[in-house]
Amino acid sequence: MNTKLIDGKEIAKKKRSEMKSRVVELKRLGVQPHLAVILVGEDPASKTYVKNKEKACQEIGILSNVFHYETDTDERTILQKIEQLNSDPAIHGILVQLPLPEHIDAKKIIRAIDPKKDVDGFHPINIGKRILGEKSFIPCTPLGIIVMLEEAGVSISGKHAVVVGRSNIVGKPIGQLLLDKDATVTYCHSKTKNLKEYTVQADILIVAVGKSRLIKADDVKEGAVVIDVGMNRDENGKLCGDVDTLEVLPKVSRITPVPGGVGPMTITMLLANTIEAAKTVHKIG
Ligand SMILES: Nc1nc2c(c(=O)[nH]1)N[C@@H](CN(C=O)c1ccc(C(=O)N[C@@H](CCC(=O)O)C(=O)O)cc1)CN2
Ligand SMILES: [Mg+2]
Repeated sequence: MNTKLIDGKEIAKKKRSEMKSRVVELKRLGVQPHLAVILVGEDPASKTYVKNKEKACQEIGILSNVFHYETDTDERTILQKIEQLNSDPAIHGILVQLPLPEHIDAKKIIRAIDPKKDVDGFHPINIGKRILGEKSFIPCTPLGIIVMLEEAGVSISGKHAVVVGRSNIVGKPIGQLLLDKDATVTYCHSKTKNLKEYTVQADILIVAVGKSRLIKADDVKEGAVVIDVGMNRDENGKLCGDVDTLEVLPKVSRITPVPGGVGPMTITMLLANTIEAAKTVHKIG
């Protein structure tokens, strides 16, 4: 692999191996982390992610249960299941795979999850706590990006980080996390005029917009660190990111590939959050 590429698969492997040992220790203390996953519908990508989550849990010794509901299941049924999982002391983490079918209000569903079991970090209580700098669950993709930057030895303090994208799952939280690490953060989005004017200033450029190869060589600063969160299909059906990696590579100092960059870290951080949930409830430091 090109030395400029930040290998998400390798970092994920290392982190998962560390977590496996932590789970062994927890089991010795009589605690086995346990994740419940709710999947509604037949979206092929969601089914794959859920299967991969189950497999990842199994690999490191976390228990997992998947509750798979038909597409036309009503909201009440899902809310009742969440209530039941909230009150089950054996369950440490609950996640609802997104996106949900249109007739289900995702906001309502996420708010129903006990914030102490919200291992996706999507509940408003966890978002609020994070903004206040209090201990909280951090959404898995942004948390994975921070871990990748640390593992790649990228210093954040004092750097200009430019975040392209403002979703609640990636854009907003990653900007906040970088700010907490003393970066100067600029947010750009679909209404930003002359995007390039901002991206060329970035020491650390995070792109999470869902537009195939939007960022080209002339959009980045020489020596920048580029984190590509995009997962798109190009005109040939090939998986690609929001950054034109081949074009940008000679100019940047480090860059995450797609696939094999940020993606594998998302599920890895879900495992970390589930372990943390179990440790917190059992008061293990
Ligand atoms: N409840 C949640 N729903 C969704 C989340 C989430 O964190 N919580 N994130 C995404 C989907 N997702 C996990 O759920 C996810 C996406 C991508 C990957 C990944 O490993 N991608 C690979 C490529 C996979 C491929 O070949 O298609 C990569 O980038 O290398 C893992 C997890 C939305 N929903
Ligand atoms: Mg251009």
